[in-house]
Amino acid sequence: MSALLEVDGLAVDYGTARALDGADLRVAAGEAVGVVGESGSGKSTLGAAIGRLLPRQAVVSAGTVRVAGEPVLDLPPAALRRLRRQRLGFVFQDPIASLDPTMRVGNQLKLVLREQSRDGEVAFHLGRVKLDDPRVAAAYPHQLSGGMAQRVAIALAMAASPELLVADEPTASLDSQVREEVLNVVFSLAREAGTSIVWLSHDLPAVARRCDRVAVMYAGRVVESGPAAEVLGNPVHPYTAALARSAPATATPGVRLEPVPGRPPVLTGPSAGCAFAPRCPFAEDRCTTERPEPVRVGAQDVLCHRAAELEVIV
Ligand SMILES: Nc1ncnc2c1ncn2[C@@H]1O[C@H](COP(=O)(O)OP(=O)(O)OP(=O)(O)O)[C@@H](O)[C@H]1O
Repeated sequence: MSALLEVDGLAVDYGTARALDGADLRVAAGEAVGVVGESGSGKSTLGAAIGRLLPRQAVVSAGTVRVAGEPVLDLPPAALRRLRRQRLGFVFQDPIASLDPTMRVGNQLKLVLREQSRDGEVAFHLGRVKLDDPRVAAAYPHQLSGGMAQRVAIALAMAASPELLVADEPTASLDSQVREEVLNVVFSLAREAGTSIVWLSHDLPAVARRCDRVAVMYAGRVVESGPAAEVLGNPVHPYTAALARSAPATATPGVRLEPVPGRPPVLTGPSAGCAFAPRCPFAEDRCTTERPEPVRVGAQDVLCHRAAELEVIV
């Protein structure tokens, strides 16, 4: 059976800056996949590309995105609108910005719900995200707290029971207690509805607790992916190993990852070899000249020339 989401060899440039350099991602129906990586590794660009929501200046220079087999990047406008409406939901970091400031919450929900837009339906969908106070439906977004606004954004994204929810750091601006509540709401709603999740995050401990699988991004590529427990507990790629060491389950949730000495590269075109090579303690000559292709090691797909040896060393 083919995956619900298939991203293959996706390359995206913003002018001279290369944000994605051949990213691959697979998400099966009903699965929650955490996409983790440092700032600038390309997570938001990957998330936006899934719904063809890239900014105007972004150029897709290679690769494909398929949702339920449909080629997202090549669909005509009407088919793209239908795909987004029927299959996809999005939540972003800034909930207030993702809501219409001029419309009451209840009316925004009615727009999404269309035919079934009775007040009872609105209350039902707000109740599902634990917003039971009837005043919420009558409120404007700026009258809500950050946590309440994010729940409204989640209610809007989940109202049409999407097959895939793309969540780009939706809890990053929330304090830790509210963050846990919002995480509980998203993951339990998705489980009930059978919705797959792509969770883009800096927060490795939270991803480890919630997601079935993890994809680790570095310089615009997914350098390791597989079952969450394997990738984080038994990493193969040296970058994943450094991340897992720096953000064990005991780390403070929400702490930004600063895992390895040095800085990630700013790419201006395809990386000639492995982009991690300058920071990698295991790099050898070919790592700087040959692009690694995915190899299967245990349950993981890994982009590393030395993956087979490092399984033992790391
Ligand atoms: N609109 C844009 N214009 C120009 N460059 C951009 C734009 N958006 C992203 N970039 C660049 O593309 C690269 C990938 O950025 P992206 O936001 O996808 O990464 P990220 O992993 O989501 O980072 P963060 O966690 O900080 O949001 C970075 O080098 C970034 O500077």
